Amino acid sequence: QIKWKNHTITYRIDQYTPDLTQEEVDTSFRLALKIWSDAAPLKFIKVNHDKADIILSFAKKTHGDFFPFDGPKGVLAHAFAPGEDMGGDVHFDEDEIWTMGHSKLGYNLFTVAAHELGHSLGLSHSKDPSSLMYPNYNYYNGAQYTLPRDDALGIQALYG
Ligand SMILES: CC(C)C[C@H](C(=O)NO)C(=O)N[C@@H](CC(=O)O)C(=O)NCc1ccccc1
Ligand SMILES: [Ca+2]
Ligand SMILES: [Zn+2]
Ligand SMILES: [Zn+2]
Repeated sequence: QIKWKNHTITYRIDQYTPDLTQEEVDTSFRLALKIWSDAAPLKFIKVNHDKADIILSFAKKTHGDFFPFDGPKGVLAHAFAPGEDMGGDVHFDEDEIWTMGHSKLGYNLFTVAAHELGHSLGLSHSKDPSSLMYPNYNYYNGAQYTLPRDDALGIQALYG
């Protein structure tokens, strides 16, 4: 399917990263989800053990799907389009350094999660260099971030 039929979407965090506290990871993901639910009629519910639409986890190299990670740099994360089973799931490359703020050294977890969740909701990459769904990483400060126009139009086309 190209989008979630139900606008109330559940998510579960299966594996955390040692780079950040659980609280920091939960906050990064909550902020990243809020970016999207502020732009379209979507509701995200965190579940701990039950079945969830979107499962978020950190993994290294070969990790149970046909898209093994590549060590530090390069691919940072990937997400599956809406659907059953792995549909909507997001995997973050544990070989990256995941950060909360803006550090030259690592990658900001909020920023990457916001991009990946765009894929989990059904968006593909955008050609607009100012968009969140542009293929290349740019740091965005989660506390002051508003979704660029191109992405807002994209999510509204699917769920508006
Ligand atoms: C072909 C896919 C699997 C590449 C992968 C991606 O786009 N995942 O959604 C990825 O990790 N892309 C890198 C590209 C790069 O290293 O520049 C990236 O930074 N993705 C995360 C991202 C992209 C745009 C904005 C924020 C975060
Ligand atoms: Ca990598
Ligand atoms: Zn994967
Ligand atoms: Zn992407």
